[in-house]
Amino acid sequence: MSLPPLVEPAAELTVDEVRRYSRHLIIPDVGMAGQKRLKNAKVLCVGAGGLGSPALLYLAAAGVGTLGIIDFDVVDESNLQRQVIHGQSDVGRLKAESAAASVKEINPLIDVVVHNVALSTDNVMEIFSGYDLIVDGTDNFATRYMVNDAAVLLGKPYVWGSIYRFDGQASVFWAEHGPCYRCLYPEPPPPGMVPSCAEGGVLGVLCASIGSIQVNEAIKLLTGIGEPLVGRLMIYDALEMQYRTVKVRKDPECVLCGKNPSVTQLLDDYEAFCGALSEDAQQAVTDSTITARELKDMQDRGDDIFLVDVREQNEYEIVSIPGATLIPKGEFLNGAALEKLPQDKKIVLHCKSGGRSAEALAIVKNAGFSDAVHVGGGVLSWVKTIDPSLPSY
Ligand SMILES: Nc1ncnc2c1ncn2[C@@H]1O[C@H](COP(=O)(O)OP(=O)(O)OP(=O)(O)O)[C@@H](O)[C@H]1O
Repeated sequence: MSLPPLVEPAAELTVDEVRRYSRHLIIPDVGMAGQKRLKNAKVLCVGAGGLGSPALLYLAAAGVGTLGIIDFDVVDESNLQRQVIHGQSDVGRLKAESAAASVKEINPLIDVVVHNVALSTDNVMEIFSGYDLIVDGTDNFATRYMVNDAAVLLGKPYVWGSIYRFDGQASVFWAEHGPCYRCLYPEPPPPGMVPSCAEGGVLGVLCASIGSIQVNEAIKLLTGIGEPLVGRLMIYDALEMQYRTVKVRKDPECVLCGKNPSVTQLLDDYEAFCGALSEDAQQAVTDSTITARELKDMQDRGDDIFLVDVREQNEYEIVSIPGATLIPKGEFLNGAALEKLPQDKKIVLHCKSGGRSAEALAIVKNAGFSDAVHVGGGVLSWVKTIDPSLPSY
C-alpha cells in the first residue's frame, strides 16, 4: 500500500541545499519535490539512545527541516558502545544537548529543537502536536504505549523500532491507514517477563540496522514514495542474517483505534499500566527489602545466609557480590530453583537493580521461605555503596 506524501513541499531549496542534497535530487523518486518535502518536515525522535543515535544522524543528514530531540537522561559510559551520536567527552552531558550538537555539526542547515525532559502524559500531546511524524527510539513499554496512544489521538504516524541482543523489529503504526501498536500488542507483557537491553544486552551495530530502517520509513512517509511498513512488522535476525516481514492486521476490537474504542484519552499512569512490579512482587518486597549495606553487615557478622544472584551467567561474570550463588530468574519461574535453596538458611536474593529479584522473592515466599529478603538496588547498589572499585554495567 503506497500512501500520499505526509507534508507539502517547501517553496524552494537554497543553492547550498541543492549542493548538499544533490545525491538525493538525482534519484527520480525523491527529486526536487521530495527534498522540498523533507525540508518542510517536522520529525520528533523520542530518545537519543541506541535507536535514536543513528535515527537522528540520518534524519539530519537527509535534510529533515525541523528535527526534535527529546531525552531526559545523561550520557553514560556504557552508552558509548552503541549510542554513536555521543562521544567520550559527552559522558555526563544531557543526551538531548549532546545529540543536538552532533546533529548540527552534520547539518547546520536544519533547525534542531531540544526537549530536555521526560516525555510524559503532561507534555506528550503538546510536544507531539508540533511534529508531523514520531520516530520512537525508547526502550520501555510505558513510553511506547504512551507514544502510541498520543500518536493515535493526534492522527500522527508512529515509526517504531525495538532491539534486543541480535534481534530487531520495526513497524509503522498509523491508525488512519492501518494498525496501531495496541493492535499488535494489546497488553503490555507481565512485568519482568521481557528483559530490557540493560538486562540482556544488545549488539551495538543492531541499533544502526533498525534505526536506519526507521529513518527509511520516515523518509518514505514524508515524501510519499515506496511501500511503508504500515500493517507489516519487519523482523530482523542479525545472527542468521534474515529479514522477513509479517502482516499485522488492524484489530476491529482495538480499545484505542477499533470500532468502539474505550480508550479515548491518555491513560493517567502508563507506568502503572505496564506494572512496574506485579502485585505479588510488590507485596513480597514490602518489609522484605534490605540495603546493600545491610547485606554487608550480615556477611561481616557471619549470619547464616544463602545469597542468590538471580541474573544471567554473563552478567554474573561482569560483576558479582562476593559469596553469591548464581541461579537465574528463569529457574524460579519454572520451579527448578526451589530445590537448590537450603531450608535452614535465610535466603537473600539480588539482581542488577532489584526488579528481577523482587519477582523471584514473590515465588520464594510463596514456596514457604517466609523470612527471605531481596537487596534493593541490587548489585549496582553494592558497587556504589560497598565497593566502587568494581565495574557497573
Ligand atoms: N519517557 C521518555 N522520555 C524521554 N526519553 C526517554 C523516555 N524513555 C526513554 N527515554 C530515552 O530513550 C533512550 C533509550 O536508549 P537505550 O535503549 O539505548 O537505553 P539507555 O537507557 O540509554 O541504556 P541502558 O538501558 O542500557 O542503560 C534513553 O536515552 C532514554 O533516556
